[in-house]
Amino acid sequence: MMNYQKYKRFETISLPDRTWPDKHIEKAPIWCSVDLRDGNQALVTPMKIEEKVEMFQTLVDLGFKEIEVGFPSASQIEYDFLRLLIEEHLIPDDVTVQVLTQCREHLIRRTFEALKGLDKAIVHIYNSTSILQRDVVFNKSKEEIKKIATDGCQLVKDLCGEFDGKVILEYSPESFTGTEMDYAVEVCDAVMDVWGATPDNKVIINLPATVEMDTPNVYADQIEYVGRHFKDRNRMILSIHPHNDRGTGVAATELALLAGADRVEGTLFGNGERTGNVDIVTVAMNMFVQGVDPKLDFSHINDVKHVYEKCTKMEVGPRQPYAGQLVFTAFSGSHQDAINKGIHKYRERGSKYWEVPYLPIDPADVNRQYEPIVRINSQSGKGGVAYVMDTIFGYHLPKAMQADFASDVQKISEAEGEVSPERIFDTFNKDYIENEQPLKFVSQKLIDISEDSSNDFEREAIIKLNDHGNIRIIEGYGNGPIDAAKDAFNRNGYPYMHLLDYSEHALTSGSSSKAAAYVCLRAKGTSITEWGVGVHANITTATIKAMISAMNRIYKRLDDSK
Ligand SMILES: CC(=O)SCCNC(=O)CCNC(=O)[C@H](O)C(C)(C)COP(=O)(O)OP(=O)(O)OC[C@H]1O[C@@H](n2cnc3c(N)ncnc32)[C@H](O)[C@@H]1OP(=O)(O)O
Ligand SMILES: CC(C)C(=O)C(=O)O
Repeated sequence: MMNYQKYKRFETISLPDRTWPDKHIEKAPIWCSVDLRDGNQALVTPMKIEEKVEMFQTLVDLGFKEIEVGFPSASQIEYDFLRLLIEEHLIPDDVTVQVLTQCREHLIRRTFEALKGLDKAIVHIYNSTSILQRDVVFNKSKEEIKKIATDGCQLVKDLCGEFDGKVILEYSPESFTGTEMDYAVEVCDAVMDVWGATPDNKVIINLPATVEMDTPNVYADQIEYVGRHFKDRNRMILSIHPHNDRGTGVAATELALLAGADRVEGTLFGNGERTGNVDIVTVAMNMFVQGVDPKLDFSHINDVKHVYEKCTKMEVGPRQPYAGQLVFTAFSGSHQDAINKGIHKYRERGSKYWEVPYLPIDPADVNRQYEPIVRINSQSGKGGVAYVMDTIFGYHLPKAMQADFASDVQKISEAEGEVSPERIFDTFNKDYIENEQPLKFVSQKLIDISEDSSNDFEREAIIKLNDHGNIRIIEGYGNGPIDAAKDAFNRNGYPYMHLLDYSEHALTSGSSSKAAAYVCLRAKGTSITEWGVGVHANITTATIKAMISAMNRIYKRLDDSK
């Protein structure tokens, strides 16, 4: 039994008239990437300058307009990186960089030194306000903690006089979720008063779930509650900064947006301290799949993943929403069947809206259309195998044949695990197209005899084949090519057959001038049925080859049953 009594819940506020549950996310928030600060500070090996530059440029390309580039007073590399961005003019006009500092005089002064030459910046100051940190870290009263914040704010204000650019103040009551809400409001209001915040000179008030402490609805209640209690909600931008300790950072962010947050700080793929910051890719893409413009461009998600993995040395997990290697892959049979049908219907109907079972997003929207959506293992069924044959190789297997072929593939997957598309195609070739024993097609001639009054048929088929090593030429008559070919086999001692099914189509993938024919034969007097496939530029040849393929399979069945 685990000792759960060791833990207790943080006291929650009462907000029975909460409004957020009835709302929807209707527009993108202001996004602020903290990859280069919160993300970076949590890495085993923090990024080198070149990596920071690459990450910065990627964030700009994705559309971030606010980017926390670091903690310039913390180390030389952080300082130098900001200087490089400024001196090399790497910051686009429509992007504002943000820098973090504790509310300590020498750190704030050093931060301003690093900012020289910038025309605008967000200066982000923080101090922890939580009950726990006031007690164990600072050992200070509420008034003293508030004073750290207001002194920090006053110093930033004073230093603005020596700075040529525009400063936007951001203040975070760090560990907000562990703070009494009324006290958090009091401290933030005090900071805004010192700054002289007005609707035209707003302060960014950032309310971090520094440690995620409760269910997402509790964070939403906290955000709605403080949003109602600030002295003047119009003189601030309400920002959130969720972490993911309970694994619900994305949900908490979404609910906090419903509760009135204007701005979200987070990172790509949720990098950050411990379990990470909120994953902005997921939050943004969740908006996208509900028809809301996220104002960030993840249309080349694999490229973003590549830069992320290279710069952070972290890996994006295979199940990571939208970006994971396996998220556009279905192994199980019923999923594959439904995806296969759904994609066909979507294309056939030319639907405006993407509605495909098990695929909440069209993989093409994140440039992942070339990956196999359907992968085959022993849990897969005929739908998946048919999908692979169709979408990758262009063979539209008749429905009645799909189970037949899928059972061959399943034998392989049961013995060997996942079966690659190439292996499936090889098996198909071996089983149906290249099975040329004991009969092998050599050539055929189809003669139009419709004008010949001495018989009742319209076509004569002359088929040359290699039969157990001997060349034979056989003839048959019928009213069409298939009839005539069938007759040639039946009247020359081959397993007298019923043709149960037939279909053909042009092969569009790879060999554009060829056709594929599929036949299902039953050997007369038995219950043995077999499918055969023939491929050739001439459709009659393809059909005769398909008959021979099916007969070879019948011979094999007869041999096996002896
Ligand atoms: C939740 C977050 O992610 S917040 C961001 C955290 N990020 C980082 O800390 C990364 C960069 N930090 C650093 O490199 C270092 O901490 C520095 C350079 C900023 C400061 O270094 P140091 O002064 O040597 O150490 P340290 O950070 O441990 O300082 C602790 C002191 O600062 C005080 N302090 C901590 N945070 C704050 C704050 N936000 N405002 C004011 N004082 C603070 C502590 O109470 C403590 O005071 P004490 O010495 O009187 O006990
Ligand atoms: C500085 C603050 C915003 C922070 O990183 C946190 O609380 O997680």
